[in-house]
Amino acid sequence: MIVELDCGNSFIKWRVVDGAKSVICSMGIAASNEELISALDEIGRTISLRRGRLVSVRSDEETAQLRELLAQNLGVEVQCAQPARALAGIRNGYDDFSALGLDRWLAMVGAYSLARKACLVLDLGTAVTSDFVSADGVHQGGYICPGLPLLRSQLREHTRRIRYNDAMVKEVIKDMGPGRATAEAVERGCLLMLRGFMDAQLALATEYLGDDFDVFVTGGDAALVKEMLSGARFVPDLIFIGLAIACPIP
Ligand SMILES: Nc1ncnc2c1ncn2[C@@H]1O[C@H](COP(=O)(O)OP(=O)(O)O)[C@@H](O)[C@H]1O
Ligand SMILES: CC(C)(COP(=O)(O)O)[C@@H](O)C(=O)NCCC(=O)O
Ligand SMILES: [K+]
Repeated sequence: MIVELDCGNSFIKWRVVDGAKSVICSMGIAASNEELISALDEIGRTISLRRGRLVSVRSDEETAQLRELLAQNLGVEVQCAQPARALAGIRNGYDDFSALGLDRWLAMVGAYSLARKACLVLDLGTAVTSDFVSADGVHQGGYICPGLPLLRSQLREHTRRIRYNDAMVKEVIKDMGPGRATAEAVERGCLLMLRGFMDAQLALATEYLGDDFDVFVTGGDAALVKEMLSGARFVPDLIFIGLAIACPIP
């Protein structure tokens, strides 16, 4: 079995897959290294875990520490995705290819492998990113803006009276009318910003990619824009698809 890890800035998304059959045996989201090790340790009691692949946007030190923990506690050797100028028919569009977030790169690799045509790739996590890939696989670049967790935390951090219970978040965005309480005003306001950003990306995609492109959406907050992006492909495991291409395990 292969352990797959996508280490974002807030959460580690993990899966255990049967490499030969491409079947997902188990999956989850961990808020810390300890939580991850404990979840995998539980699985390791019944299933043999030996190898793995990992993509991280965390510091090199944090990533090395996690690798070490996996090797010491579970005996799992993980291979880390590395920056590349080109992979699987896609060309990295950054002037310095190593500066492009590896999660963005692998999401693009995953999207282009599925579409084989121009794509707009949107990832809604701690940050929100968009990336534009032309029909011939050339990355045109992209945009980065704060995601919902950052938008709301910035408001709380820099104001005195924006305070509310996190448990209310899901409930208050069922309606998007003008807020009549702080939680409603903030959560709906931030979500509208995010949706406005999505609209802008669609317009830019038409400008840079022409009329025929696929839209891929991934990340923990993807569901929040599902209604407005009717033709888009919602692929929660897009980064894992790219990761398997970047780190093949024989
Ligand atoms: N089961 C879940 N556990 C944690 N966060 C989740 C879950 N489902 C959705 N989310 C949302 O996902 C967002 C984080 O997205 P994610 O793609 O994991 O970020 P990152 O890759 O930056 O760590 C949070 O804003 C959170 O509200
Ligand atoms: C933009 C990101 C912070 C997104 O991270 P995430 O929201 O997935 O945690 C990450 O891709 C990153 O650190 N990128 C490096 C900067 C760049 O891509 O230009
Ligand atoms: K992201």
